[in-house]
Amino acid sequence: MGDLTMIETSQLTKRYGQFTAVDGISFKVQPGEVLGFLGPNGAGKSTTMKMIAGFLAPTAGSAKVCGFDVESQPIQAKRALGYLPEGAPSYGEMKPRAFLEFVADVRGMSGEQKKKRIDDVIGRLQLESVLAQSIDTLSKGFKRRVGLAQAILHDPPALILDEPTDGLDPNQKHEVRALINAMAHDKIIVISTHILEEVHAVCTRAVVIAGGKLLADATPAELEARSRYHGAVSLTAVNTGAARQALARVADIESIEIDPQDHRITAFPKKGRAIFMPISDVLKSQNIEVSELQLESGRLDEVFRSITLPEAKEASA
Ligand SMILES: Nc1ncnc2c1ncn2[C@@H]1O[C@H](COP(=O)(O)OP(=O)(O)OP(=O)(O)O)[C@@H](O)[C@H]1O
Repeated sequence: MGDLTMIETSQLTKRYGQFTAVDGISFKVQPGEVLGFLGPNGAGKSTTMKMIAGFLAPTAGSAKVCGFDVESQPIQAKRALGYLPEGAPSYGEMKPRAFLEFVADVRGMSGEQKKKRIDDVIGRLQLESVLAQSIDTLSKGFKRRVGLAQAILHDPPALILDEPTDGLDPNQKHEVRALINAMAHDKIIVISTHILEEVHAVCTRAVVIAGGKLLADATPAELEARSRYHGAVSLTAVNTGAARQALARVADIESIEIDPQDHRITAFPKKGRAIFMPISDVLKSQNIEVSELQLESGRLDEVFRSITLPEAKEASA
């Protein structure tokens, strides 16, 4: 039967004719975890999410939500799950409250409980100001919020959110991320995103997929540690030439790069060496004035590229 508290996929596969959109993906997500689904356009993120949500039948493999197989126990699996599909909610001619009432009816809610839940999600997603408008006429951000409201309406233990912050402005992105973080402690959450900063902001773990295959499953910190920038030191000096000369005294520096645009210097350590303190000491002793000095944890965008573009692989090796 599987674990009652997890989302679990096992060799989940979707083929369209000869084309394999999702190729044997297996992972587990537990309560308290926010799993970020990362991948370039067409990687198979939405297809995987639709299969977990029971909207698309797998060609092979299986998915379970809280112990319920999405194909053989679809009603129980759907009850345990909230799903935010890509794009805008259907039923665009409805106003938000009527839409949420409809979703509540489908979910089998009634009476006081139904009213309470609808009022709760309207408050949480701050939909009060748009209740008089039909969904079609709402801004992209408000459409997304209506979609999120329907996903969390029945307070499910598991949530699948397909690009939850897509189309939102920076303030709305911040609000939705705060909402996800607030729900994260007792729910199982899977989100897909192209936005790497989102991984930092909300995800405890990230799965990278490309070409339908799972290429990495790690914490954001573990992914960053794969970056060639992990442990590098970046600085901006008033006199770049003088700083460069001073850095030549640090034996554990392997190489130095200077950004042609902003003259920011990045020093890379020899394998296994720590260079922040030696650099800081030498800058001080040589009286080099710096406006910024930073130990790099690693750059997710570079790791993402090296994982998803085969020709960039050597950069992460
Ligand atoms: N019904 C279909 N028939 C044929 N191919 C499909 C079908 N649906 C999706 N695909 C293909 O499957 C692949 C995976 O699509 P999917 O939408 O899952 O990617 P994604 O990672 O969500 O991309 P995006 O970030 O652009 O949303 C794409 O190449 C897509 O064109």
